[in-house]
Amino acid sequence: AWVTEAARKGLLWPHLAPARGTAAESRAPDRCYSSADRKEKIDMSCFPVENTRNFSIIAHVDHGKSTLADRLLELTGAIDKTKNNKQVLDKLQVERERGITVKAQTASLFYNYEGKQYLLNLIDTPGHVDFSYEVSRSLSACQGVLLVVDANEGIQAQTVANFFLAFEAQLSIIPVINKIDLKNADPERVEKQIEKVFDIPGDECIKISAKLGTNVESVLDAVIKRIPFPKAHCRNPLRALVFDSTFDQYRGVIANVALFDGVVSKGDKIVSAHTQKTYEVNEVGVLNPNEQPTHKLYAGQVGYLIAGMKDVTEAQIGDTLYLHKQPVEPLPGFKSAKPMVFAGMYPVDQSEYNNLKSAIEKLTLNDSSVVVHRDSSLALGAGWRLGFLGLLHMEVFNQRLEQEYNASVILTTPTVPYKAVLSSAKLIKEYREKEITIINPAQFPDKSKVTEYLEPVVLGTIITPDEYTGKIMMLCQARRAVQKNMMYIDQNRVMLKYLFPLNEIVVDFYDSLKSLSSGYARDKAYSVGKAICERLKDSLPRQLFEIAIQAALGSKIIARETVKAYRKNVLAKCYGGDITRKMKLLKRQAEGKKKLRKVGNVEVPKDAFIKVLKTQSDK
Ligand SMILES: Nc1nc2c(ncn2[C@@H]2O[C@H](COP(=O)(O)OP(=O)(O)OP(=O)(O)O)[C@@H](O)[C@H]2O)c(=O)[nH]1
Repeated sequence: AWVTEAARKGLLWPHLAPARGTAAESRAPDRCYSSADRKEKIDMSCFPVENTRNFSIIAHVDHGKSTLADRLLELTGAIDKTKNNKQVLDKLQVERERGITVKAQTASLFYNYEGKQYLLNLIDTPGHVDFSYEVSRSLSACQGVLLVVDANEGIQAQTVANFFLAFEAQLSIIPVINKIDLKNADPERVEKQIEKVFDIPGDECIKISAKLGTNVESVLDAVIKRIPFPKAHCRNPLRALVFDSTFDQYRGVIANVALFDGVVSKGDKIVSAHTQKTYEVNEVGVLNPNEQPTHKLYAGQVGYLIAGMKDVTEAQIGDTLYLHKQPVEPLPGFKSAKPMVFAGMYPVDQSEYNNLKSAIEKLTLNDSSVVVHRDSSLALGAGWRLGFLGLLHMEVFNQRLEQEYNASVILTTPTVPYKAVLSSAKLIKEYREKEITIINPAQFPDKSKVTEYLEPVVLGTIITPDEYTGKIMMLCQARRAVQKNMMYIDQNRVMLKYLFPLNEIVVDFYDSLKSLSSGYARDKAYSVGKAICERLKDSLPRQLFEIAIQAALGSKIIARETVKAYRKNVLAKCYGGDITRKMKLLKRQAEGKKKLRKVGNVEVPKDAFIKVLKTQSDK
C-alpha cells in the first residue's frame, strides 16, 4: 500500500478467519510409477481431471519444504532413493549455496492410490519474504497447500504470511508439522499454535520427519483426500495460465502453464492474450522433475510449453494463452511482482560496461521481476538503476551476476520508491501526470512543487518470546511503525503486527531485531553514522595515504574514523648516522603523501557497500 504519514495510522489488518479441511486418513500406496515407465512420451489422457491434484508447499524459511519435496519425489518414483537427494528442485547454484529457494519449480508426480492412477502436481515455493510474489504465482495454479511448520520453532512470521496468501486464494490447507525427530521437537505445542492462530483443528495436523521419511506417505494420501480436483473442462476451448517462465539459451522461453480449460499439443497455434502475438507450439510436457515431453496436456494439468517465444517478457506471468481463432475471456491476472528496492549498479571498470550490460540482459531474461533503467553518476560513470523485490533478491541477483557471468559490479545504497502529488502545473504538464513515482533520490521534485509525498508501507508480523516484547515495541516505534495487533500464540510467545514504512526496514531491520536479544540499543543518527564509519573503516583497504571517513548530518560532521596509511620505512637504509638526513627523508615522505592524497583515488570495494548498509552488526 502507498500512504501518507497520517493515513498510515488508519489502515487495518485483515482479521484472522477460520480455515477448512477434513480429518486425515492415511493408507499405504499400492504401487508407484517407476523411472522405467517414463522413457516414452507420456500419454496424459489417462489422468482424468478427477484424478488430478495441484498443490504447493508453503512454509517459513528452513522449515523443510525442499526436504519434504525430495521425499515426495522419491516416494512417487520421480527420483531414485539415494542419500544424495538434497533440494532436488533447487537448481540454481546460489540456491544450493545459501540453502534457500529462489525460483519455484514444478514437478508432476504419478501415484497409485487404492488402485487408481493419480497425477499430483507439486509446485515448490520459496520461503523468503522477498520471493512471496513467486508464492502467489504458484498458488494461482493450485487448489490446495501443505503448510509446513517446524516442530521445534513453531509458527513463524512467514508461516503466517504464507497462510494468508493461501487462505485468500481459498485453497485447502493441510498443516504438516515437520522435524518431529528433533530432540527439542514439541509437536503438541505447535499443534495448539496452529489451532489458535489459524483456527484449524489440531487433529488435522500431520506429524512427520521429512529428513527421515517418517509418516510422509500420509501427506500424499491427505493431498488426494483433502484437496479438491481442479474445476476444468477438456471440451471447452483452451485457456492456459502462464504462472512462471524460464529462458533456455537453445530453446527460447519455457513457459510453465496450468490448463484451466481445453487441450494443447505440438503444432497448435496459440495466442497470448497479453501481447496478441501468435506462436506455434513446438513441445509440451510435464516436469518430473526434469522435462518429460507428452503428447498433449489436458484441462486441469500443469506442465510446460515451448513455442518460440524469444524472451520472458513474451510469456508474462499471469498471461492467458488460447488457441488461434478461438479467443476466450482471459483468466484474472494475479498480482505481478512490484520492485520495491532500487539501487544503482555500475561496472567496477567502465571498460567492462558492455560486458556487464549483456550479463544483466541475460539474467533479466530469466527474472522478469527485476526492472532496469539506464542511469549515470558523476562518480561511478555509466550504469543502471535496478529495481528488486527486496534486499535478499538484490544480493542473489548480484551473486548470480558474479557466479554465472563473472561480472564485477558496484552497488549503491538501496532506496525505496516514493510518490509525489504535484502541485505545479508546469511539472504536471511535463510529466503528463499529477502523481509521479520517484525511484532515484537524485530526481526528487522540489518540495515547493509538491502537495504531498507518499511512501510505501508494509504490514509486518513478528513472533517473539515474550521477554523481548518491550524492546521490540520500542524498536518498532523508533522505526515509525504503527501497531495493529498483538496476541499470545502460546504461553510465552507473542505475535505482533505492525505497519512499517518500507524505508525503515528494508536494509537492516532484521539484524536490529536479532541484536535486540543481546541488549543492543542506539541513538539513531549518531550511532548509525558511527557504525557506518566503522564498517567502512574495516572494509576499505589501506592506502599509502591516510583516508578520513566522515558521516555528516546536513553540514554537521557527526562521526569520523581514519584509515591509517601504510607506511614505508624510508629510514631502513640509514644505519646510525645523521639526524638531519633522517628528518629530510621523513619530510619528503610526508610531502609525497600530501600530494598523493590530493590525486589519489580510493576504490571502494563493492562488498563494502553492502556491509556498510547493514548498519548494525550481528555481533
Ligand atoms: N532434523 C530434521 N531436519 C530437517 C527435517 N526436514 C528438513 N530438515 C533440515 O532443515 C534444513 C532446512 O530444510 P529445507 O528443506 O532446505 O528448508 P526449506 O524450507 O526448503 O528452505 P527454503 O528453501 O529456504 O525456504 C535442512 O538442513 C534440512 O536438512 C526433518 O524432518 N528433521
